[in-house]
Order: sequence, then C-alpha cells, then structure tokens
Amino acid sequence: MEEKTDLLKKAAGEKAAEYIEDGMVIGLGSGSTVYWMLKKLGEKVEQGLNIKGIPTSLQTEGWAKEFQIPLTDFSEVHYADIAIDGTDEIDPDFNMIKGGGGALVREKIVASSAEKLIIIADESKVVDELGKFPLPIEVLPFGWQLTAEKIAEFGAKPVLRKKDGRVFISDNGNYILDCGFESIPDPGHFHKNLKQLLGVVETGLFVGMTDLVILAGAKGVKVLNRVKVQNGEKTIDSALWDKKE
Ligand SMILES: O=C(CO)[C@H](O)[C@H](O)COP(=O)(O)O
Repeated sequence: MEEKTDLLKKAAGEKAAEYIEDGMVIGLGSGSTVYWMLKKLGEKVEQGLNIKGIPTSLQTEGWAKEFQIPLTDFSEVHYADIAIDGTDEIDPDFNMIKGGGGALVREKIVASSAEKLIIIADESKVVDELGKFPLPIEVLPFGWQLTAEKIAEFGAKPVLRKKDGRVFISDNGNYILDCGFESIPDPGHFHKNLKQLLGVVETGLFVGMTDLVILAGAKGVKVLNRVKVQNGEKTIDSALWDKKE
C-alpha cells in the first residue's frame, strides 16, 4: 500500500517537472511528493536547464543541494515564476490544508510570490470538505498554551506537535499546533478568524491560491486547471474533479 502511494507521488512529482522552463525561478515546496519533482529537476539541470529554486524548508534545501539545483532567495529575486508543492488535503475548490511537514509558513510565502501555484498529490489527498486532517497552525513558543486555549474556542483540541519525543520546532523557530476540527466548511473565513488570534503566526489553510493540480491515481496522472470565467472571477473546472474513478 505504502509502495503504491510512493509510486503515485513519484508520478505526480515527475509530471510537474515538465512545467519548468529555462530561465525560470521555481518555488520548491516541501514533502515526499516534492522530493520526486526535485530529483527529476536535478536531472534536467544536469542536462543544461538553467533555473533557480527557492526552497521552502531546510529539508528541501538539503535535497536541492544533493541534486545540484541552483538556489536563490528573496534577497536576490522578488517572485517565483511557478511554485510546486504538495498538500495534505485538497477540496473541489482547490483549497488546501498544508503543513503536515511543518513548512507551512515558508510554503505560503513562496506560493504567494509565485505567478502560478502547481499542486502535486496522490488521489488520497482529495476530500469533499477540508478538516479531517488536523489543521497545522504555527504559533509563537511564548505563551503557546494561551494561544492553544483561544484556538480551542473554535472547536478543536490543539495538540502540540512532537517529533522523536521532543517538541517539534519549525524552521522559523516556532511551535506547531495540530488542530482537529473535523470539518471546515468555510476555509477562507476560518483562516481569517484564526489568524487574528495573538500568537498565531500562520495557519495551514491555503485558500484561493492553487492554479493547477497534478493528481496521480490508479488510472494515471490527471492535470486539473483552474479556469477563468466572466467578470474576472476564477472558478474550478470541477467537471474534471472525479476522485471516485
Ligand atoms: O505541506 C507540506 C509540508 O509542510 C507538504 O506539502 C504536505 O505535508 C504533503 O506532504 P507529502 O508530499 O509528503 O505527502
């Protein structure tokens, strides 16, 4: 089972590398699906592709260096042409819960800087409604207990993330609270309310940011586009969203 998921992650990651063109600045997301994109990108760089990547985590930075992908940061560039990242949950509106790997703040900053955000995932990440995956919220370590109490008023029981028996520290030196809400019907509104709490650095809700989803499933890899309709309003080509194939 695990192996099958890995193959799907690999398929989605490798497909995303096809969208990278010479001269681009690429936001490099985090996680095991992104790993496969980085590996493929490394091969392309070796063959002469000229790009620069902005890593969203120390882990991604390490992998990028291993694959000899040239790196840059916001002291040198002000935007990325595309950002490619994974997700923990994605709904039919392309809204997401991210941060399972604890990189949500940098991921969101890099994704916001990008002209186009490409999400790569295996089909297990598709949900009808966000919330089953506990929402990661990055908080300041100081007074995190008070911040957790405030978050709990929104209906979750926040759990301080630990790794190997120790409190998990994000690349930004903060804590992560994993907050099981079960159901998040209005992610945009919910994010805004949580973000106003003192001590909250950022939430793992990514709303209205995704442009393209590369989804790997039993029947192959599908590319789902966000399409434009009248009045400049963006909507989803939901006809393509058929997770129950
Ligand atoms: O948000 C993330 C890290 O903060 C990852 O993109 C998310 O956890 C998906 O990871 P994976 O590709 O390993 O399933």
